[in-house]
Amino acid sequence: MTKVDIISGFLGAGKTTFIKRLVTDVFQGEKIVLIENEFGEIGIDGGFLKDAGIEITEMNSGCICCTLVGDFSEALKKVVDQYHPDRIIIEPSGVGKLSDVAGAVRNVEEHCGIELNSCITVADGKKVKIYLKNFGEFYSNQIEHAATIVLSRTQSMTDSKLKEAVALIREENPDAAIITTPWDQLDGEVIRNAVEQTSKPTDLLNEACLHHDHDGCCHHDHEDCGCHEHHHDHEGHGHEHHHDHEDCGCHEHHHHDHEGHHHADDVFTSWGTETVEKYDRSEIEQFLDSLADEETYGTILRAKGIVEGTDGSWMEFDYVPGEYEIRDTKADYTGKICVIGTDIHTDNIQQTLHV
Ligand SMILES: Nc1nc2c(ncn2[C@@H]2O[C@H](COP(=O)(O)OP(=O)(O)OP(=O)(O)O)[C@@H](O)[C@H]2O)c(=O)[nH]1
Repeated sequence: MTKVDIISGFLGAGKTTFIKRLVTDVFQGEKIVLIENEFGEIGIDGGFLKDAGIEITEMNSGCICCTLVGDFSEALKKVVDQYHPDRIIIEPSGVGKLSDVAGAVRNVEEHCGIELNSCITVADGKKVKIYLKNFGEFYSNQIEHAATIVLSRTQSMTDSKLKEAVALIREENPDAAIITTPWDQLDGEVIRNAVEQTSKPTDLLNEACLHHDHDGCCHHDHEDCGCHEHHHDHEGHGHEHHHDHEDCGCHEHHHHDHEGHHHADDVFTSWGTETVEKYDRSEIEQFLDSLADEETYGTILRAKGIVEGTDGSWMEFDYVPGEYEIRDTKADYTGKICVIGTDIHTDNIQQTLHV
C-alpha cells in the first residue's frame, strides 16, 4: 500500500523546505514520488529533490480546486502504476484548499491502492495573523483540516509572537499537533512522530483528513467536499464562523461566483516567464527590495526564480513579504521567474526585469 502525505501551506510557507527535510531525515530509504501542483505555470522547485532521486510529477493546472478531482485521480493512479512507490508526497498549490485535496485522495484510495497517511500544513509563524485576516478563506481551510501544523521561521520569533500565532491556530484547529520548535533542532524521529501522529490518541488523522464515500473517483459533490465532518467537528467549539456547505469550497464547483466565496484564480494572480536575460546580483537585490512597493507592483506575496548572472554564474532567489534570499546555484536549462500576488502590475514587473 502506498502511503500518501499531503504537505499543504500558503504561498512561501516553507512546504518545499519541509519536504526536503522529510525526504532527507524522516523518509530516507523509501521510494518517494512528489506530486506538485504549482499555482502558475513555472516549476522552479525541482532541483534538490530530483538530485535526491525523488520522482517529481508536476500538475501545473492553475487553480487546484476545479481541475483537481478528475486530473488528480488520474495522476495518482498513473504514479502508482508506473513507480509503485512506498510513499507519495503531495504538495498542493499554496492557494489550494486542503479539504479538497484530502477529499480527492480519500475518494480514490481504494481504487488506486493508496492510503492517506497524513495531512500536514506548513505555516509561516510570522504571518499567521495577517494571512488569516487577509486571506482567511484560503488560509483557514489549510489550518482547519491539518492533523499536524508545522510552523516555520519560529527561530526568529519572540515568545509572545509565537504564543499569539499558536493561539490563533488553536482557534481554527483545537486538535492538531503544532510543531513550534525550529526544525533544525529536531531529529528525524521527533518529526516523524509529529507527522504520523503516533503520539496522538484516537483517529484524529481520519477526522482531520475526512472520510468519504468510496463510490467513485471523479464526481465532486457535497458528500465529497469534506465539509460534512467538519460541520460536525466544530459544533460546540464556539467558532465564530459557521462552517457549512457554502464554506467548504465545493460550492465553487457549482456556482463560481457565489457571493463571498472566491475562486483562487479570481483572488490571486501568478505571472511567470522563462528568460535568457542576465542579471547582476545587485539588480536582483534591488528588484526584491522593491517588491514591497504596492503602488508599483500590487501586493506581492511570493516571488521566486532562477536566473543567469552577468558573470555566467547562476542565482536562485526566493521572496516572501519581509524577507528574501539569493543563493548561488547550478545552471538550469533556461532562466525562470515567477511572481504571485493580488492585483499585481505585471507590466511594471516586466519593465523592471527587462522581459
Ligand atoms: N528563515 C527561515 N526561512 C525559511 C524557513 N522555511 C522556509 N524558509 C524560506 O522561505 C522561502 C520559501 O520556502 P519554500 O520552502 O520554497 O516555501 P513553499 O511553501 O514551498 O513556497 P511556494 O513555492 O510558494 O509553494 C525560502 O527562501 C526558504 O528558504 C524557516 O523555517 N526559516
